[in-house]
Amino acid sequence: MPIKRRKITVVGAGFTGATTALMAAQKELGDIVLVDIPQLENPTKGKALDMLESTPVQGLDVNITGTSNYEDTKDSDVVIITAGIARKPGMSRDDLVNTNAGIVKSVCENVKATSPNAYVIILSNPVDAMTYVAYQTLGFPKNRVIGQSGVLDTARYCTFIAQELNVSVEDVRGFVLGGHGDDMVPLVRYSNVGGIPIEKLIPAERIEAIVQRSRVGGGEIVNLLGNGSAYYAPAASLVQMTEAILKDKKRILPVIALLEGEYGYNHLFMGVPTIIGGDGIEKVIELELTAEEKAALDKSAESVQNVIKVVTG
Ligand SMILES: NC(=O)c1ccc[n+]([C@@H]2O[C@H](COP(=O)([O-])OP(=O)(O)OC[C@H]3O[C@@H](n4cnc5c(N)ncnc54)[C@H](O)[C@@H]3O)[C@@H](O)[C@H]2O)c1
Ligand SMILES: O=C(O)C[C@H](O)C(=O)O
Repeated sequence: MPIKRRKITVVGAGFTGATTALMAAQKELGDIVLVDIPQLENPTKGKALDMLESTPVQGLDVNITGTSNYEDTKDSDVVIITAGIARKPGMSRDDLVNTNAGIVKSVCENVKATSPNAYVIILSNPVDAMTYVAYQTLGFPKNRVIGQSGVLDTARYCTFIAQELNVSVEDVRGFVLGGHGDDMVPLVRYSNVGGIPIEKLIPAERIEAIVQRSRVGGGEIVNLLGNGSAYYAPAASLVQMTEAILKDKKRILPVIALLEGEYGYNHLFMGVPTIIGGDGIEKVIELELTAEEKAALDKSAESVQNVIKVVTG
């Protein structure tokens, strides 16, 4: 059998979906199918064709197509779901729950029918609850249903640490646990720059300011943009997760996973450090937490649980 290119479907051809498609193509991760609603079929085809016409200039051997027909997405290896409405200034991500739950459910019914073996990455907000909706609708094993929040939240946190110290972003390591809300938990104790704990390099009150800015990092962009939310860093995060799966990289990345006892939570989707490789979420890594860290995580888990209750009734 000839070896075929991988197939990546991106559902939702808006700001994040289109940017994700282009960034994935730029890494030649596979052929890309961009999907949006039938009313937007022509603009979706137009965006895909415009991206495709950039490939000779960039030297990229990938195909990029736009559609509203899920038959065109058949047998995708990875499906990325960005469909849904985004918040505006003054809104919380949780305000999107009812509209986006309906959208994610209908998208997942189509994905289940056409790409039953896909690894599915969910971005639509409120993303912890939307990952739960996707898991319920798809009926796929838990390792194949993965929510995106921690890669982005960690990227923001690391950006601010690098800025603070005026050092390369490449040397900053850290991660953010918990739900994708304002009570997410950046883990200071496990953060370092070139192996040096940040607590040795940055005064405590500046670390606290960085933690706080990271927690509300999504809102900072929403307020600056005025009519939508972040999409460059979210798209880069989705592409890093997709690459980890398609290249079986076994990256340690914080993603939204189904917890069944880990960290003391059950039947809860929330951000935790994991190993991501060719079989999706291959392992949830459990870290020892201090009482203070666990209390912060409990608070975040409670917020996620409250949103999940809205969709479970
Ligand atoms: N989890 C995260 O870290 C994170 C980061 C960024 C954005 N988001 C969320 O991702 C979602 C998309 O954000 P955006 O900025 O790309 O929004 P956007 O409005 O630019 O794009 C959303 C697209 O989804 C499409 N869509 C709606 N219903 C659909 C359906 N049933 N099938 C296919 N497509 C459908 C819309 O037509 C639109 O083109 C929002 O809910 C936003 O809050 C989450
Ligand atoms: O903040 C938002 O509404 C979008 C996204 O969740 C983000 O963190 O940028």
